[in-house]
Amino acid sequence: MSHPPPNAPVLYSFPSPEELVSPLADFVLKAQKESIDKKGRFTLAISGGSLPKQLKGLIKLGDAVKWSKWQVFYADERAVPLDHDDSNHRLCMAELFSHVPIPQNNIHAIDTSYLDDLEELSDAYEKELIQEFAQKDSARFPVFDLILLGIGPDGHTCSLFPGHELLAEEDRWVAYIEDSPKPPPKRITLTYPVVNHAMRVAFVATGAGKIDILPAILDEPEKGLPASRVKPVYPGQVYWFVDDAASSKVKYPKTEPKL
Ligand SMILES: O=C1O[C@H](COP(=O)(O)O)[C@@H](O)[C@H](O)[C@H]1O
Repeated sequence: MSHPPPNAPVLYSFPSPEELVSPLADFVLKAQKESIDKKGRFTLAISGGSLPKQLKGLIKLGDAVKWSKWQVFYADERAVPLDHDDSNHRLCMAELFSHVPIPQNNIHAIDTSYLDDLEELSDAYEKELIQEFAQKDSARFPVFDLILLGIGPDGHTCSLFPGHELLAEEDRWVAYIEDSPKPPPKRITLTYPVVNHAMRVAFVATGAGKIDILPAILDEPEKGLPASRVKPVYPGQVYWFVDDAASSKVKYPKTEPKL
């Protein structure tokens, strides 16, 4: 008989998106505390899309959040100016970071002087990661304390899309895509070697728009959808924060949230 791996995904489902906000903030806070207690800093990568607004619970936590210890990177970013409507940075600033006392230098946005050359853009972002991680840790790949991800209705996560050659990237920390099936077409993204070395990855997915893709990801991982391939090396752990509208067709066992 085969046993689930010790770090099998943990699935939390909440009655509504609003009821997920506070437990998600508490989860981030716990990850922050463990990381700062151990290493004096908290490294986080964050997605765009519907995720940033689910992080508003952090705004209410006041002094408990040690913003000066956070180092924030983007799990993926669109190759657009930072004030563009499609920018994940703009969205995260609007929904979260402009409301809290985080030092601007701790938020690592893309270098928009390279927008016309995606190879340069992704190389520059990889160097930004190297500066944060390689000098402090000695691992081959950066070990984020937490990566917060969304999923698309096609099962993509970061800017890793079904069937795309980037799914096979084994070496680079940051890669680029010029043919994203979801607009805008030009983006950069963290790669699996980075995502799969994180200490914790938390997916956040809400709403009926995710109802058919969640069972495909969680119940049929053999399909190899991009989100199913997120499997951090032990002791890294994947968590899912979803609402009942998104998870109603999922057979994968739900865990009672005791965060
Ligand atoms: O294009 C993107 O899509 C995904 C999912 O977005 P959502 O709006 O369906 O939550 C997002 O996680 C990613 O960062 C973004 O670039």
